[in-house]
Amino acid sequence: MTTSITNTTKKKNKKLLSIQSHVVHGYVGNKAATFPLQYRGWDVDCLNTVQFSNHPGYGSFSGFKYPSNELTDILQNGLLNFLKLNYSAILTGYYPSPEGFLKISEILEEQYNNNKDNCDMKWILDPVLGDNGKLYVTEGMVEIYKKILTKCHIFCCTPNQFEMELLTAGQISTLDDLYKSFVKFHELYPNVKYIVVTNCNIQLLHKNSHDDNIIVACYNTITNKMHYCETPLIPARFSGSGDLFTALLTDQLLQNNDGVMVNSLHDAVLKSIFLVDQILRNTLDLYIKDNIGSTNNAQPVIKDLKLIQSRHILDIIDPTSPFEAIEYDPMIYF
Ligand SMILES: Nc1ncnc2c1ncn2[C@@H]1O[C@H](COP(=O)(O)OP(=O)(O)O)[C@@H](O)[C@H]1O
Ligand SMILES: Cc1ncc(COP(=O)(O)O)c(C=O)c1O
Repeated sequence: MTTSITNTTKKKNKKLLSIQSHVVHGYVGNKAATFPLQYRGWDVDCLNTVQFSNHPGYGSFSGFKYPSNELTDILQNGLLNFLKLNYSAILTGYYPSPEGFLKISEILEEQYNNNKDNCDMKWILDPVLGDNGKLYVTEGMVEIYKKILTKCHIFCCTPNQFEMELLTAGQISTLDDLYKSFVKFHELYPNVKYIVVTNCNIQLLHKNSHDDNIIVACYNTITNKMHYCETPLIPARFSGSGDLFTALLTDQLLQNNDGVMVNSLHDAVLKSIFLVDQILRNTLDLYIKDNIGSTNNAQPVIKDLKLIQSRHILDIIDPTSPFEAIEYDPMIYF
């Protein structure tokens, strides 16, 4: 009897705080993360950093940024001091003000240090800075992310190729560059446990790789190993795919919240890639049906993910990914 009570109390709720943007219409930031996580059994608390009518990718939007002092007040006084919430996971994404995000990071790090013994709070940090060589935040944000990654205990960091290049001050053109960027990242930010580069456009010269493939790679700082995976490029551009990927990766890494990881890092990455791939394909199919006769664009820009219409995909709890993770051997490829 005592054992069963102990086991029950030990098993933590899947309770997550997601600090990201909010759009009234569409699915990016918190709107891309919340439904998939809730659907997969997570209790999700959202702290919205901005409220926009729609994703800026539309070309125009209305809305506002929440004042930083209000956001830190909600986190520190409301959620942590008053409600005394013990989150098992924290997800952070788009944040509009560098100073505000620094303050948020200090609160989260303090929470981590105060509860080290009985709290297994895992921080998944998506360093939203830009894409394809273009920053979409102020330049000061790059330095703030570097500071935060140096000081804070991060469970998993998910930059895209451009963000990885900014954070490690180097260019990534080959698989070896990618490996070296992980090694450098680990040297610069030793408190980050796992790193996943979500979308890399590099040529794999060592085999008959398809030009149009996306490379996703991960680095486990416990084993010092990099794995990479090729996924076929779907002929469309999507908004919110990165936010969806990070949310599903969080779920795959922390599904079982007894502090034990169910999947290895590369398995969690493979399963997340598979789910995202299926949701993006479903979104594209529905977009084509909706726009039949009115579009002949070979690579449409799809502004809103069809997340609700993809819930049958979110039902797949333990997917068998058709993709393969290859362990990179720095002695073979150079
Ligand atoms: N056009 C696409 N074809 C196939 N997969 C895609 C495509 N766009 C995004 N993805 C998937 O979404 C994930 C996140 O990619 P992306 O949205 O580019 O990330 P980020 O927002 O971090 O730049 C990728 O790892 C990939 O699995
Ligand atoms: C408000 C907001 N949220 C989220 C994102 C991230 O979107 P994506 O996943 O398409 O890169 C952006 C990027 O432009 C943004 O401006």
